[in-house]
Amino acid sequence: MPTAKYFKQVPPFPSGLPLAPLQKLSLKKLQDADEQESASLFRAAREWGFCLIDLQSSAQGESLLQLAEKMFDLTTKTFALDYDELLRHAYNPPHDLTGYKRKGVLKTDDGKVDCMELYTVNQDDIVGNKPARSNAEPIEANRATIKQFIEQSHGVVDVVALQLERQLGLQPGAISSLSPLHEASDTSIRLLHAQPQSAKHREFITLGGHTDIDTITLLFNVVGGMQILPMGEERTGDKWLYVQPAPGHVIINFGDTLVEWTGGLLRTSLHRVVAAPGPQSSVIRRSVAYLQRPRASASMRRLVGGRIPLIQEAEDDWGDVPVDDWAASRVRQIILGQLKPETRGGTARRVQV
Ligand SMILES: O=C(O)CCC(=O)C(=O)O
Ligand SMILES: [Fe+2]
Repeated sequence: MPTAKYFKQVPPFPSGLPLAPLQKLSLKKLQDADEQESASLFRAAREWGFCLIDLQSSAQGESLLQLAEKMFDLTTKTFALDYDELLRHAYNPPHDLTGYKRKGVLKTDDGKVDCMELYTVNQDDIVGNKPARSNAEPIEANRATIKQFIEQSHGVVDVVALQLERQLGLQPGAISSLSPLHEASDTSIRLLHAQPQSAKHREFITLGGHTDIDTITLLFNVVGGMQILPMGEERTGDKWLYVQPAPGHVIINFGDTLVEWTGGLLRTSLHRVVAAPGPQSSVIRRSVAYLQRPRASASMRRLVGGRIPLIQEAEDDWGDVPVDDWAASRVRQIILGQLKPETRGGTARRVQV
């Protein structure tokens, strides 16, 4: 999340809401390979598939925080463009999610449609792995900043991955080497934007329940509204728990790909965005995400080694299916309603809250 400066510009997150009891870990301690912090990260990845990481008191973290603020400013500028101009950069699902997604095109669990605008920028485009695309003007004008944001985000994901590798008993780099910065992948930056909610829209789901398809997501938000569904609960019920944004922290979210690679040791959790709570619903809600995907040539095959369970004969394995084919078929199945994303992998909470 950006620093306190951005939090002071919006009404406070209200008290008394049901909160997800997510761990707050320290980037500095993870960089120092602190034994306890590393074990806590692994527990969070297994029990919730989510945690918060304090980026302060680490030079790398502070640098990412400053860049995240610039990305919030970029979000403001991008969604201030004329609607027609945004539509000129419309995305083209399921194969190409780059560009602008208008609100109202995704079904939500309450039988309505989403009200979140997205603008997706491709890592390959910005770092030069592929020929440059033509993006909306504010994106083009800020290529250098976006590149720095990507580099710092990639670095922080590597710190997290190294501790996961250690806890899983894998060689250092077993996970991170599958997502190198300078090889083609579907890694992206997503800018998200939701209008203030009028009183009659307060019950609306802004972005429906989903799991992230990627390996690891870094998510920055200031205004609340994101919720996680605890394991075993019904998505249509009222058991969703809010994630309270914290200044100086980033939300980490483990995605479907890591669950496949680890044979279900790690967890991917259903999450969604609803109208911002209480007085926060009167302001625009912005978020910024870095969604890391493996290099295009990687496969969905389960990793071998350490604590990762061996594939049993009766079990399905993705074998050599390339990550992008797997992801595209998953997106297609979700759009057609043949597949409902669900919380998968990991373990039940040890402590009831
Ligand atoms: O805006 C948010 O807080 C969550 C966004 C999200 O889950 C996503 O972009 O995948
Ligand atoms: Fe998500």
